[in-house]
Amino acid sequence: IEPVTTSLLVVGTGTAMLGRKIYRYIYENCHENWVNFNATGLKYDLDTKLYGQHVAGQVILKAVTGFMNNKKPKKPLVLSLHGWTGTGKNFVSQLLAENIYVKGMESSFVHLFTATAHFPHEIHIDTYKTQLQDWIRGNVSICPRSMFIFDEMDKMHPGLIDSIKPYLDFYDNLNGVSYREAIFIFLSNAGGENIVQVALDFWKDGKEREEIQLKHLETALSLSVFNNKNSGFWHTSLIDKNLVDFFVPFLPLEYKHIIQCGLAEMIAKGHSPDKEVVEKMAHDLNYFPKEERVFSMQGCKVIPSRLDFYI
Ligand SMILES: Nc1ncnc2c1ncn2[C@@H]1O[C@H](COP(=O)(O)OP(=O)(O)OP(=O)(O)O)[C@@H](O)[C@H]1O
Repeated sequence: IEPVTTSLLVVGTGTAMLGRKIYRYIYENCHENWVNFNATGLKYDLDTKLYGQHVAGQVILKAVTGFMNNKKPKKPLVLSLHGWTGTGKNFVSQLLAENIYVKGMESSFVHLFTATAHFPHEIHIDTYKTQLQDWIRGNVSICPRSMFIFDEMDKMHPGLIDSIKPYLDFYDNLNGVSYREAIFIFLSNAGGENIVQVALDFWKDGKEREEIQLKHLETALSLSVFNNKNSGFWHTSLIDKNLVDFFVPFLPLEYKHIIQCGLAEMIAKGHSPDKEVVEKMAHDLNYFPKEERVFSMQGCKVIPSRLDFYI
């Protein structure tokens, strides 16, 4: 080849490479510019933004950091988050997404399914199964580090849970696709009442909430999740086959956590935090048990809408 042709070739290749670099920079893809685990960021977020969930925070940080640092995981990470409504299960999933994907929940590698919204009709179960399997397979082929969040897992048809089982297992690959880098998160209220009972017993005994450890909640969780015929899990072999790596309990939130959520929400809405306003709002919320008024009925869930009436 003539020297001129060679240099044209070099320039051409260089331009193509630069073009690809710019493209990768602008458009989300599975490269580390866009998909990169930030362990320090996750720890910081769990420590400062998640209130009243010391057990869940610790379990999640350990589980996720261990998994992400493992170059050769043997199976995908499967977390099952349990607890009363509005206690931070969706919120934690969001924090996780934000510390793995630059675009957080907006990332095209994060997939959120809600049982009642995405799979509402039992008669279509076979169609849902095929669609869900195709979706998981297709997306993990595009990006092995994909995240799938299943909300309202306790309302999901057992057959549908069964259909995702192969993807959670220890297979090297299924039809040429490896699922070992993927993350599956199941959210449910199953076990919530038993977790509340443990927290209430601690409170009644005058013990600090922070003394509650995972071991205190494990029995509560296993009794309700494993033995409850309606909890979805019961019907499947997810548990028998040890496909869930961590069961994560979320404690019911107390008045002081509602205050923390309220102050954070005021800042998020662009106001300067005003304790008096937040206390007024927190006071008007419902708490249970009726007499003792220890735990917030709706957790922190209604705060964004309620706060508007008090500002
Ligand atoms: N422990 C918490 N710490 C900080 N903020 C919280 C916490 N729990 C809830 N929140 C706030 O309340 C909102 C609603 O909570 P979230 O959706 O995470 O509840 P959930 O446990 O998933 O409830 P559900 O079981 O009803 O789906 C969150 O977006 C977050 O702003």
